[in-house]
Amino acid sequence: LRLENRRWEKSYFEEGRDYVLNSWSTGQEVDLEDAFHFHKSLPESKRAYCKLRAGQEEKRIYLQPRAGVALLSEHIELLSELESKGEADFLPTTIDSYTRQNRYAEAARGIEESKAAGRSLLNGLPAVNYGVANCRKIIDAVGSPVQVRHGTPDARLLAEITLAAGFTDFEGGGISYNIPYAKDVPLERSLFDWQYVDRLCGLYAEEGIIINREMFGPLTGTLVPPCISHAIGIIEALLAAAQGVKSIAVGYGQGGNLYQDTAALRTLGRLGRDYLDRYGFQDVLLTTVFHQWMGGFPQEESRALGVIAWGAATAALAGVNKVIVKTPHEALGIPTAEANIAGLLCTRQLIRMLGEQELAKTPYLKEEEYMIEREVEEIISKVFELGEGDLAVGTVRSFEAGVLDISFAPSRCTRGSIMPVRDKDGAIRFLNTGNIPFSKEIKDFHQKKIKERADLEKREPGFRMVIDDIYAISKGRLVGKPR
Ligand SMILES: CC[C@H]1O[C@@H](n2cnc3c(N)ncnc32)[C@H](O)[C@@H]1O
Repeated sequence: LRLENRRWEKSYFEEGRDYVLNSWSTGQEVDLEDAFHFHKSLPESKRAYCKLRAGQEEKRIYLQPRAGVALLSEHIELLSELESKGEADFLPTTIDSYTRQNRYAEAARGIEESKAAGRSLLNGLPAVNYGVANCRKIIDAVGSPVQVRHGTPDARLLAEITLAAGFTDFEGGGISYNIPYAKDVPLERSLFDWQYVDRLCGLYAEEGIIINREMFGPLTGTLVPPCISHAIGIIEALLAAAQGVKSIAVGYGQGGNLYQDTAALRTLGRLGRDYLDRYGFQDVLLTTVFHQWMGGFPQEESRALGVIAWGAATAALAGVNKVIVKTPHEALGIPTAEANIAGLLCTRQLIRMLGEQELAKTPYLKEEEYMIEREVEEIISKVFELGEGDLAVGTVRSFEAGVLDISFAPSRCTRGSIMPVRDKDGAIRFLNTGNIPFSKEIKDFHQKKIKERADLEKREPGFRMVIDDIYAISKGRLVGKPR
């Protein structure tokens, strides 16, 4: 396996394709010429790229839920309701966990058991088992673009089948769908397999069919410093653009402090655009995505709607292209259609009511934006340096060295040397910067912010604070103050 950040020759892509299409029987249905033909028959209203581009020009904030159930007919009914009653602008198809681990035989059993039980026993749609023709029924049944959302380190077959079926948007990346989702998948492997996915999108783009690729910004969804999420999203964007992807969305998971989240969203758009342009990808559309709170949720639905409303308000005041909406069943499990619709309508209400307002550029906000931009620059330049100019190689070496690092991740690829904690305002800071070679200015900034909290709480900064922060939200707070 030779990992290199260079666009694959079509012949090189073809070499690995038979293996992928033969890894499950439904792979035989994939026919690119037929797929191109089907995509060209889709109206612009069903193409994610077209809708995203228009929304960016009109400064619209789109809403998208997560949703996926085992049986195809129920899944289609669910998406139709989310579109009609939930007013969703983009529709998802969340893929089940077996499929995410390429365990299609167990997914098949899940379908049978769900049929026997008369309800979904999988946490998403097993799209690989259904295959191209069946998945096309989803696209034909709804009026909005449909995006594949999952958590698959090796998504090659899933991409082949769902793209051929007419999905126009595909989430994930070689880092963001490995580190938070797998324990033992080598980074070289997942980066390589996602180059395949991106090169496939490049083949569609060469036909004038632009597939949007969304990078999974939230990562572990627990106290992720904005610079980490941004650096990884930008790296995945650059690797995707290198394979011919022409439409990219970079994401960020809500941290909870309004100023830091606003700074994160505004710098994400600027940095993403700046890096794509710097490396010659001026023709790639870049949009931003905000994920409502990804941490622990309160059980009671009314409190949960409060958390959802907070995420909606943040998105409205900060400005973003798309919001991934949570549901009041977040703490309970897979949401009902009604709960999913409630999350969407609650969010829509806030977005509409705050439509004329935005957060003023206060000195606090400016400082947050400055810090995030400096941190991202310092991290990414080091990644290129370690890769001797090759971003893919640099990414692997950076995780080995701890220059890129993600806390609380299941993956053995991370050193887990950094440690995040909130400051007195709830902004996420570095208690420990591990092996990230930040400048003294950056390190001092974080120490100062954390000391303010320690003094206020009359306790030493430390792991106890981190634990308190992790449990805070489900106890109805943001900062895990002692008591
Ligand atoms: C990234 C994790 C998020 O995806 C959500 N999620 C996972 N599977 C489904 C699903 N099948 N339907 C709706 N939401 C889902 C989950 O609640 C969590 O908020």
